[in-house]
Amino acid sequence: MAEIILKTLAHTYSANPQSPDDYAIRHMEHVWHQGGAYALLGPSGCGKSTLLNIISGLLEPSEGDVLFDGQRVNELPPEERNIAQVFQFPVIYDTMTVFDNLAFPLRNMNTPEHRVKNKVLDVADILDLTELLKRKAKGLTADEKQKVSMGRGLVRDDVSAILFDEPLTVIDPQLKWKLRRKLKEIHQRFNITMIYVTHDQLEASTFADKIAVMYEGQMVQFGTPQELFETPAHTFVGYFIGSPGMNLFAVRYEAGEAWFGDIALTLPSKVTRAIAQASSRNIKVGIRPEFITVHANPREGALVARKRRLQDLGTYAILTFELGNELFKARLPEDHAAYGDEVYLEFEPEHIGLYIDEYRVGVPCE
Ligand SMILES: Nc1ncnc2c1ncn2[C@@H]1O[C@H](COP(=O)(O)OP(=O)(O)OP(=O)(O)O)[C@@H](O)[C@H]1O
Repeated sequence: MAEIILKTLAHTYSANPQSPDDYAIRHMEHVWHQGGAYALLGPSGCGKSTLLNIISGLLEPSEGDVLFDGQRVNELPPEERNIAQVFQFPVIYDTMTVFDNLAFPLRNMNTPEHRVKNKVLDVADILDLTELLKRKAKGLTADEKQKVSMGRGLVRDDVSAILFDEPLTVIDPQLKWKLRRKLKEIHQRFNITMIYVTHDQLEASTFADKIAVMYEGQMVQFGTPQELFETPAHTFVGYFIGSPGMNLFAVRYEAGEAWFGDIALTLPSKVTRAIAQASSRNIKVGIRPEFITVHANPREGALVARKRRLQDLGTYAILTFELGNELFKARLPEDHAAYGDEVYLEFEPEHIGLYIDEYRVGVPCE
């Protein structure tokens, strides 16, 4: 069993760090609960692999602590942590058979051979590898090799967490969904904490119950896929999750209104009030493309924008519009109206988010 706690964690690869930019992991506090299916999602270079390597013990953090079930493990090597790690590229022994590859971690621990056999057969069955047990690993396809790699993590009874570092990168697209489903099955069957690193939001939301979004070495939100979509806690989450991402308008308060450039935005009065009271000048209003209603004809209170592009995508359409020399998007139903050069926009008030210094702030009710 393992509850993994990260306490005031930070990591730098620099011998002489001068600024937050020198840190691959900037201050992080987090709890991975026992038995959870988690994804660690973020763009290239945000620190995902660094964090995973700190958890598995391949890296010792520069600052802070890693606790497994309350015990500090900072200096414990990977083999003493009861954690398995599956990498982008399968780590297996090509000259051994599939059976011997799967048996390897158990034989390493001097497990009696009858138990090795039972466990290997069991895991091979789960991963659909039974037919391949006598084959040399060398001749396997990439997805078969990756399954063997996963199986080596699963055979050990003492493994309490499996860390996956973009494990489907080398897998053909049509096989990816199969392996993802397999992982879900494995998670349901064994009570194992799984942390799955990816930069693909679809992969994250199909695998995980909860997703940790990383950005510039920080965990900017930890929540269900629905929470990340409906209430992004940081502008980056708004932009990164969803297709297309959230529209963000840099605004300021003047003469009783919220202005985006020289355009007065029609916002709920509580949002305008919160903008007026903000102490920072970095204020943004966010609205997802799904929550903008687009009219073909003028109507009171609607924003006037220029239509730039309309893409029909089968069951929905994406309208790109221009407002204050910037481009934004709205998602339209299949049976949308025909539009002229100008469109008239309304934002669904309950889906408007307010971001100060890039973080979402709650807007007090009226
Ligand atoms: N061994 C290293 N030495 C120096 N800097 C490193 C090292 N490994 C990673 N970094 C830097 O640390 C930061 C985080 O890298 P990391 O590999 O953890 O990100 P990532 O989110 O896993 O990216 P990717 O998805 O591309 O693997 C990056 O700026 C990277 O250049």
